[in-house]
Amino acid sequence: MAPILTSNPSRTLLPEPLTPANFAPFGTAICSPLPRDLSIAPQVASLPPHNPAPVLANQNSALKYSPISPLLDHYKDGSPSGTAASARMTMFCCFPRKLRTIAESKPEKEVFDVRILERHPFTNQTFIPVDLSSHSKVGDGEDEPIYLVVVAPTLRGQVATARNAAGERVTIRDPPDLNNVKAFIAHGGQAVTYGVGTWHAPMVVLGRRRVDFVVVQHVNGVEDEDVQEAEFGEGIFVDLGRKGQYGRREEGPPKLWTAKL
Ligand SMILES: NC(=O)N[C@@H](O)C(=O)O
Repeated sequence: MAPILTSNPSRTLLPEPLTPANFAPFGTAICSPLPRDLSIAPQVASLPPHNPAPVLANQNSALKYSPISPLLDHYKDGSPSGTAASARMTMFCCFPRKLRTIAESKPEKEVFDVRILERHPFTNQTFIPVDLSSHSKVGDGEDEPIYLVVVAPTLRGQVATARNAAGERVTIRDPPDLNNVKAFIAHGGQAVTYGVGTWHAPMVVLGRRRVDFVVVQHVNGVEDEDVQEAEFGEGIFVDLGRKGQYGRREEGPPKLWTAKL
């Protein structure tokens, strides 16, 4: 069990759309630089400036932008165990999260309670959604899920007090700045890289169905070097506005299914 911080502020987070500019302090928001309806490879010189600049590839049938997000291994510079890491690609199948209804507000609204943040102190980590349309957006009747990216700055050089599973007092070094947690709404057509050591909530999918993500990071197999977690009490939530906007999760026991092999 993750250590539980002994205190936390109350904060209502209003989510912003995920863009490369507003996410820059926390990592990289990866979006196509080209309009969706561009179907014929244009002259490179006719394109607006972009960093990295595109080059023609694949017999001029593709534009290649590289690198779009770094793949960083900081284990070799500073992991206490000195255990080498390797790049790892993983699939996270993320089911829609349960939301809390605030019945007293008129109209009723829904919120997502943030109760845990985690970080990977020596690697960045990229989540790339699979099978999620870039047309997903917020609104009644939208079937396409979206995902929430929740992050917090790091209080470098500080320590926070927490309790472990045995109720003992422990400290969390470089803890999350819970006064400055931010939430971003991402949709299909976007991937996200959490910067090295960036505190973030475990992936939050909102909508009617599961979203699968290919996740790319480094790991060395030493638990405390691969991931650190901090739980905290009630009080920090993302205000998702009017109830039902993000589609409704199916309630009840999970359906049994049989894999077709
Ligand atoms: N972000 C997320 O959902 N999970 C992780 O970062 C993880 O490594 O478990």
